[in-house]
Amino acid sequence: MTTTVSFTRAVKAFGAVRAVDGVDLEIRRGESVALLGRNGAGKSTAISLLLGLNEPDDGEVRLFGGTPHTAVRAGRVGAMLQDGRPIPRVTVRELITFVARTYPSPLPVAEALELAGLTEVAGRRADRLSGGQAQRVRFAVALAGNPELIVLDEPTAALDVEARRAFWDSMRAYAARGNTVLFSTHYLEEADENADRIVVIDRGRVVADDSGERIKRAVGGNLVSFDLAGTPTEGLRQLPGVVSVEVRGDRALLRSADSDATVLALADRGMVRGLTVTAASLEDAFLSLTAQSSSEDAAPAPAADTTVENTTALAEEKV
Ligand SMILES: Nc1ncnc2c1ncn2[C@@H]1O[C@H](COP(=O)(O)OP(=O)(O)OP(=O)(O)O)[C@@H](O)[C@H]1O
Repeated sequence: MTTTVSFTRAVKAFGAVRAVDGVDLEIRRGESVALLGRNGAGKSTAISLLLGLNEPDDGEVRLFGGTPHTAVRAGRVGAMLQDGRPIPRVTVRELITFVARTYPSPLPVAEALELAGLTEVAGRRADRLSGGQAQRVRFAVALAGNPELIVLDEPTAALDVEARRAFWDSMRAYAARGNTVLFSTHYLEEADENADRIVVIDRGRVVADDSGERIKRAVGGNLVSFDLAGTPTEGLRQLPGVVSVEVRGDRALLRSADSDATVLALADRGMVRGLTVTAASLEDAFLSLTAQSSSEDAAPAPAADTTVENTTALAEEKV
């Protein structure tokens, strides 16, 4: 597959703050990638390097194998940034038509309006729309040039649940045409639902880069619990996949990175009474990952058998 975006040991510092601190990242054509991180993690700075709005102090950022400037000038990249410019006093259709004319091979205007879900309000004045509709106008502006890559910095901030859902429907329709999407978000569920891959960024560094499912699993993704019925708990920690063991009353709770293997091993021992397997949320995984990266800098690394719950509690204070 063709590489669309590549960061190679990219660094961007603002004074003492290393906003992007040695990022390696590759995004292939057709992928939808979420950049997930807390406030100040470095997401917007990474996006500004990608769009050529900032130059890296060290390392390299390439788009379609060339410089970001070349790709942006050729209309290969569409962007929707946080500080959306005010929308002028023209109709939605006029605005998109005007923007489309500035690109070498734009989308037909009707198609851009349709993709962004604006067909019904195309004749309305663009500065008299609801917040959700205005956000769609910004999306249509980003799409107008028919870009191969679209970059969205927290695109659904301030949208209500319905507007958010409608926005992601539009985004997925655009991605389904074989285009590449990179978006940043604080919303873990959004990342899980709308991206093929999640890149977790913390303090300017990539701390995880995988599918939502695998990220959950890697931090001890599933919780396996069962009734002990008086059986001793020795050896549970050594079962395949088990990351931590907790006993509450007569119930054992095992955090497992491979719940299938754990359940099979428990079945071998006849420990299956009242057995349940529940998925850890991506939120647990995210908090755990960002806590690990903070503790590497600030404090001794947690012991190998530190429970996800403990690590999570540690992180919650910082998020
Ligand atoms: N122009 C700037 N001058 C000084 N510091 C900056 C500048 N831009 C960003 N920073 C700092 O760099 C770090 C990363 O900021 P960035 O905006 O990239 O984070 P973010 O992940 O996008 O955060 P948010 O989710 O709050 O938008 C922060 O500590 C921020 O204060």
